[in-house]
Amino acid sequence: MAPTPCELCKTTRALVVRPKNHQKLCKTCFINIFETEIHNTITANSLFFSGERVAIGASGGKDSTVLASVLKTLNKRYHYGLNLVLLSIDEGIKGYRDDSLETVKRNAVQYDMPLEIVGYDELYGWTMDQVVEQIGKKGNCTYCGVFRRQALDRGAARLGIKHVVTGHNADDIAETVMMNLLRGDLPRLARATSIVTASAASDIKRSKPLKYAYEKEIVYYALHKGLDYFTTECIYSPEAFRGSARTLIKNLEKVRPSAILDVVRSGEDMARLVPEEVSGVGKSGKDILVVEGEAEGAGGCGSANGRTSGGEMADMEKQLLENEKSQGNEMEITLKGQKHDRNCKNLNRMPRKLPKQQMGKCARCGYLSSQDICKACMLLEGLNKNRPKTQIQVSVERKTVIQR
Ligand SMILES: Nc1ncnc2c1ncn2[C@@H]1O[C@H](COP(=O)(O)OP(=O)(O)OP(=O)(O)O)[C@@H](O)[C@H]1O
Repeated sequence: MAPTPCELCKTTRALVVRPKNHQKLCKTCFINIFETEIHNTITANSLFFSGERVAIGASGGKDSTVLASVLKTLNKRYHYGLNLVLLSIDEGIKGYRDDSLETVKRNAVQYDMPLEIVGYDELYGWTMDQVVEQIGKKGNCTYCGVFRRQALDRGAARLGIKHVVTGHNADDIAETVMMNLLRGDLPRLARATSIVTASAASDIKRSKPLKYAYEKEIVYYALHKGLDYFTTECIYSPEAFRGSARTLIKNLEKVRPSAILDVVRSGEDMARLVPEEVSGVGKSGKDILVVEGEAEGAGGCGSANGRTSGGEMADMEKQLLENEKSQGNEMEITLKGQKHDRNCKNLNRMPRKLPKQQMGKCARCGYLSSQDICKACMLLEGLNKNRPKTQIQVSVERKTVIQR
């Protein structure tokens, strides 16, 4: 059978079938169209300004590695005038983050970008390995998510940078839309769909340039460009609910390739129906206020754990079994004034209003916070209570480190 020609250039042999629309493309046209779409997202949402210093949240995984590579290419091609820096958070997970950080160090050389690494142990006096040793796996993603959000802010502040970009992709957003729809949490759904997020607790904004990029296309891009990235998944168990939402989205994608983008777009449409004072999302739908301590727009730790690859029922059954096993690890963050019954049904029938947030300082660590005590300090309080007395000293020293 004659090779299929690329649907765009019509000359070279097609090597990639685009997951989102089944278009058959050659390698060069695929790379080109992928980059152009990210460029269109950046310009349509005016994500950057010339001369801006931007920190790329770099975990060494495929998403942030592709983000760094594409931003470097586009910055040069379209003269964005950005000053790009890699910012990595070392959560202190042996056999996972220590290895992925080696990849980021190589990326820093490959992309010729400065790299800043900020560790949980230095900021909080705890590594995630120690947290899990203390509390077990239940709720560990919540600790990690709250700590990481603040750590990225602190790392950026240390660099004098006011904009952090992350590698959250369309699949991540679709999962979060689905999770919040199933939870009946429209305000959080609205916040999760926004491409730019800002928090009253910080003057550092976040954005997601890969918001409309399919995870599979990100993997194809990384493979065809020969990018150096880390594939091992976090060793701590996934959140069961996110895993189930992920399985659902992947299965929908199999029967309807556009499902991922459709869910993202539906999420954006639903966000527009939620009053501003309830969602925190501004009129443009771009700028949003993140409730302090609320997990990143795309949700929780968002680790790749729980992802499925194949389309078979066996895969799904295996996934469901894993989700069932990890149910004990689930921990819901309930905001002040929100009531749930034992079956996790929200008892507040009326949409709650976001409490007005005012920037202040955490009385304990001195870092920017909209609460008297920041969320990270509240979590640390619980951890430190049960820590042997000789080690509590670290939390006192933390105040000195943070105020430096
Ligand atoms: N340890 C970290 N240091 C810096 N940024 C991080 C870190 N962990 C996550 N991020 C940022 O948050 C994004 C989403 O993280 P998530 O945990 O969902 O990983 P992921 O979807 O597997 O992404 P990746 O493939 O980049 O690891 C990442 O793409 C990255 O930009």
